[in-house]
Amino acid sequence: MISEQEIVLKADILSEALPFMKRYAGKTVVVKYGGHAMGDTALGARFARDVVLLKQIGVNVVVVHGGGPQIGQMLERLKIKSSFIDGLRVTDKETVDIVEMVLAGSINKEIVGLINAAGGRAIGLSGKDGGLIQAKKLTRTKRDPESNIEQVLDLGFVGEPTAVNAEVLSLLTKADFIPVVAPTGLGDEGETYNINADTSAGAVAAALKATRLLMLTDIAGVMDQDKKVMPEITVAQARAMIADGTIYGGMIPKIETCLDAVENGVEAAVILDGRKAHAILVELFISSGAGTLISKK
Ligand SMILES: Nc1ncnc2c1ncn2[C@@H]1O[C@H](COP(=O)(O)OP(=O)(O)O)[C@@H](O)[C@H]1O
Ligand SMILES: CC(=O)N[C@@H](CCC(=O)OP(=O)(O)O)C(=O)O
Repeated sequence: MISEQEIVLKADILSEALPFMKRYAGKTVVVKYGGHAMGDTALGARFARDVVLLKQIGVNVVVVHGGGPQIGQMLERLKIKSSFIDGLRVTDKETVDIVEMVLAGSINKEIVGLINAAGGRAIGLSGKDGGLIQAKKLTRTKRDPESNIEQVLDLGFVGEPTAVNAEVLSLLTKADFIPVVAPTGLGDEGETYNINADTSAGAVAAALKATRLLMLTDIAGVMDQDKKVMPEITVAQARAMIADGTIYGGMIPKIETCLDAVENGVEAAVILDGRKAHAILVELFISSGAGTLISKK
């Protein structure tokens, strides 16, 4: 039996959340569901319920997922060695086949299954379906500190988005489906590109001019020098924190994606811990929010 105290608490939360629910109804929210945020099936089921609730409130929700750790496990099982340059997986032909199998196959279908089991209408797509994410080979260069000569680094089938076919997503959202996108891209010759999931989510959010890009990861938000989570950071602060090393590693491309997204028509991006209970709902519907908000200021 639910106690009177709990009813009062729930009513308080609901009355706080209602204005926010009205604000986001009819708006687009892109959720990047990172491999580290996925956890076990119970966590996945809770994520799925939150996504379905968003849709029921009238939010046009689009999920773009990752799966880096899961790709790593599969490559290990198959005894295929993998390495990273600047946080990007060097992807030869053999590896890109596994990447596509894991991302567009098992992970995509697991998320679609969980959302549908929670009462939603999810449709799984990879960036190749409907030409959703068109891509080209990513070129990276690095200056050799000794010779000062710029070297071209070959990352194989790692791609960068050149265009996003937003119409595919708009059609599905209008028909009340929840698109679930695997971050693989389609090259000019029909080849598959492995695209970082943050980058893909940013490109999708920008193409849809989303109100929010929520980056679900395994850390509470962006931390300052004293390891305190910052509720908000400006574009200038983020650039300074990258320059002085407070933001490093995998957080750099994540922040860069958020900065690009807000420069390209996304109202704000948020980095938050996707393993926390109802992280998405708390961020959108409770005034204190969750994680770190990045907006164009
Ligand atoms: N200033 C910072 N605040 C928070 N995390 C940071 C910061 N700088 C670097 N990081 C690192 O970035 C990681 C998140 O990036 P990453 O592991 O690539 O996420 P994901 O796999 O979810 O895309 C954190 O776990 C943390 O180790
Ligand atoms: C080029 C590149 O590195 N692609 C990533 C794609 C998956 C991803 O980004 O997943 P997370 O968000 O879970 O890290 C990879 O192969 O791991």
